[in-house]
Amino acid sequence: MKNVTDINITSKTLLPSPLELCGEITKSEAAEQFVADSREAINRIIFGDDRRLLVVVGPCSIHDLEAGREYARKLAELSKKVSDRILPVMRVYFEKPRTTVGWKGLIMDPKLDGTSDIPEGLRIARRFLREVIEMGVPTATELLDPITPQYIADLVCWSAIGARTTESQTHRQMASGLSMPLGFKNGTDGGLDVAINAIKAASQPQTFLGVDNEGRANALTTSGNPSCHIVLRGGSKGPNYGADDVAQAREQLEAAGLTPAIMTDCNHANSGKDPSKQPAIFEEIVRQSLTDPSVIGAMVESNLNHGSQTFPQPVEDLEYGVSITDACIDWATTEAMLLKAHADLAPLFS
Ligand SMILES: O=C[C@H](O)[C@H](O)COP(=O)(O)O
Ligand SMILES: C=C(OP(=O)(O)O)C(=O)O
Repeated sequence: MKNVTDINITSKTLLPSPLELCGEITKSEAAEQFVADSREAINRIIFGDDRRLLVVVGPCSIHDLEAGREYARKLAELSKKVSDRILPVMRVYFEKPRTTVGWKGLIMDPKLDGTSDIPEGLRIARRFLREVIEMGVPTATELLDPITPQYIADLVCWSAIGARTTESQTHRQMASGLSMPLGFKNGTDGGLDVAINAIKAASQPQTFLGVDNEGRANALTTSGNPSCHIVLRGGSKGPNYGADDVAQAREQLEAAGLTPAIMTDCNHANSGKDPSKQPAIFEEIVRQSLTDPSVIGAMVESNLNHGSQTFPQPVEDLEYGVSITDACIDWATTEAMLLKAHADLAPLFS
């Protein structure tokens, strides 16, 4: 008899349940309050009750915890100088969607060597998010695998659904049950409709299959997430950060009866993955936000040092503070950009 089951499964590793992992890596009441307050602050920006610019800024992916910590400490200091006009939220990205194949982030492969120790990846991610929160820096991440949120979402202040998954029903359903504000990227082709449809779907109640905090499969019913917005990231036909593109996005959101809240991504297809273009794109977003309240924020890919490095290669040969996924701007450029934006945003707060 031919075997018809699990033909392509080559190994299985039992994960700790979310309850076990969250019980092992607990959060303080102060951390819980910080997450709640940060989500509320982001919501106020999305709904136009706060004109500060929401800036999701940080590495394309976290692969070296020490470099991630150094980045978070720097952002905590900079935030103190700009927080009356800008709300910086750190990109703490542990799951990377790939166009074909490649390293899928620290949760999936924490040792960076293809051994895919996911239980350890989940522990590292949870501990690191807690550290960033304890430094007083709000956290942002992309949620990719629909089981991951049970392990880390209580330490995430804002999340993204990426361009490759915005059209996925699984991710829209997941988003409808998430507790934090969330941005849907436009499609990789630049199409806005997939993101607008995603916001509609995620804001509605949904019933779908998921796991509870004991790791058991459940049929989950959600109330819908009211705090979703679009993220313009450009597409295969070119960038979409210009005033005309933003006006078109605003019109489409309004026609769909959705809150016209737009964040623009300075990297990805808006920069053609050339990080040196990010400062000019960021300046344009700041300029737009002075006259257009629907421009709520920007995303910036930034690391301690400029560019990216070839990966895979032996971990000990990696250059400190340099991205192993998309190329980033360096810290000095990031700091200068945010301080300039702080000055440029003054008219909104006078
Ligand atoms: O943000 C990172 C990348 O743009 C995304 O993960 C896709 O990367 P890839 O096209 O190199 O696979
Ligand atoms: C993968 C990302 O972006 P996108 O989904 O826009 O490609 C990202 O922001 O890390």
